[in-house]
Amino acid sequence: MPRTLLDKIWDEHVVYQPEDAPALLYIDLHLVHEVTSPQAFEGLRVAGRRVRRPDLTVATVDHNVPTADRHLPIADAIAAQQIATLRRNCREFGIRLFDMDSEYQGIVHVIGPELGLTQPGMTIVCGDSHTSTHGAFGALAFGIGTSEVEHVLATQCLPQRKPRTMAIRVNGKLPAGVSAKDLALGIIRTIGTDGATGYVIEYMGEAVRSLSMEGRMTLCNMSIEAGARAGMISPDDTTFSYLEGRPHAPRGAAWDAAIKRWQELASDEGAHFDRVVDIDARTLAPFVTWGTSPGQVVPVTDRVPDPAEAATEAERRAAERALQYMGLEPGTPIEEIEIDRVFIGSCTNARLEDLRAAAAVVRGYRVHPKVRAMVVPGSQQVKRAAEAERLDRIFREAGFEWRDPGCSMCLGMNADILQPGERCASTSNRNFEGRQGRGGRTHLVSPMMAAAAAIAGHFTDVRRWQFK
Ligand SMILES: CC(C)[C@H](C(=O)O)[C@@H](O)C(=O)O
Ligand code: SF4
Repeated sequence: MPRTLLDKIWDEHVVYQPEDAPALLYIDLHLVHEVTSPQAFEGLRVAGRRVRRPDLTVATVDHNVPTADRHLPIADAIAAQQIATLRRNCREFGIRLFDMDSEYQGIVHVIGPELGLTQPGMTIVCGDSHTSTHGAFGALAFGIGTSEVEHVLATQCLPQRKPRTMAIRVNGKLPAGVSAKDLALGIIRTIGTDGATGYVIEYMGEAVRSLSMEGRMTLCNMSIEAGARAGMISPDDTTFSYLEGRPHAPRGAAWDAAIKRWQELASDEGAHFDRVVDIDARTLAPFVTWGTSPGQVVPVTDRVPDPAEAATEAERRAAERALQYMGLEPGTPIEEIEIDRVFIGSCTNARLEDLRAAAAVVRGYRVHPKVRAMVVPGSQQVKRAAEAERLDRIFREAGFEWRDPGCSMCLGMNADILQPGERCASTSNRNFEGRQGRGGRTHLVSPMMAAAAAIAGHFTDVRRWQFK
């Protein structure tokens, strides 16, 4: 019987399938960060257990690390404690840690792929919802809770029910100025923030095949904002050439054998999906969220919608509340919305290609005098590579702050936060109330759109941008 990518990975990883109960899955890679691991390690300690496979477990500090003045002690007491605790736990349990001073430190979902730890066919978990990012490589990658983190640390296995499968087929090519981020937002706009609840999405079609690995990661990253358990893309030559030569990728004969194995992973012709959604890439535009959920989103050329026109009563109320929080009036053209801050960063959009795209827009311009803008590279490696291309110069000369890697203003667990009422064009993935600081107002956009907004001082359609 033809099988999907998910079927193939699943079948290879079931250790035990009891009747009428979740399967026990083997986990190939367990990524760990400072926020969701302390209680898990504490649980092991209390029970007198060891980590079953320290060699398959990798940790980094990302969520609450400072992105400037790293030589100074961390001012925030909780952040300082979580980081110190992770250090102690990694030492005690023999786990590799990419600490603040490591040349490989970065956001967990950025460093896994760039180190070649993330590979096709793997099961990958992390106590973090955006673990779906790694599915871009044709892995089954999903977020788990802290008690599950403990379970995986102790056993390298996890009980799981097999999710349903949804194929999202993106036909045609993305128009110029429309990025993987816009595709992700466009999909959420179409299916809703709970449209994929209970499903693993497999993205396919011409537009997806044409995406770089960076773009595929952006797309899979945001699967979770559509409610999905995971997002994945069958591996192909783009995947293989990204991985070749990475520090943890197989080498020599092992590489050739891996490619053979990985080539078998793609969903078979005629494999069954529980739901199929078709998207026409040619209809997509640069998107801007206007509300407090990623699904409250319109093309940059549209206006803030009128809640009175919402399809359901619940949507109307949600829209009214969102507009009140966001300080917006129905009918306002999106391009007339002025911003105070710009954040280019996060596991959605802080890889080299994202910074290149933003820098191409910024080159030769100055950040609007009313705007404070920052770039936070996803990892030390991204930062170094960007500096080697002198992208930092372009940003700095324009008036952007050039920071050290971490989650930063994506969720405001460190000092990088919005003040109440401040409005931010952000390349991150969540625009929930207070996400970037209490009372802060987040508009999700692509790196190009964030860069253009920084210069203009308001949202502007990057398709009309005068590149210098
Ligand atoms: C802190 C962590 C649990 C959280 C997540 O799981 O997603 C964070 O990464 C986020 O993006 O909100
Ligand atoms: S960058 Fe944002 S979304 Fe990604 S892991 Fe960090 S906090 Fe979560």
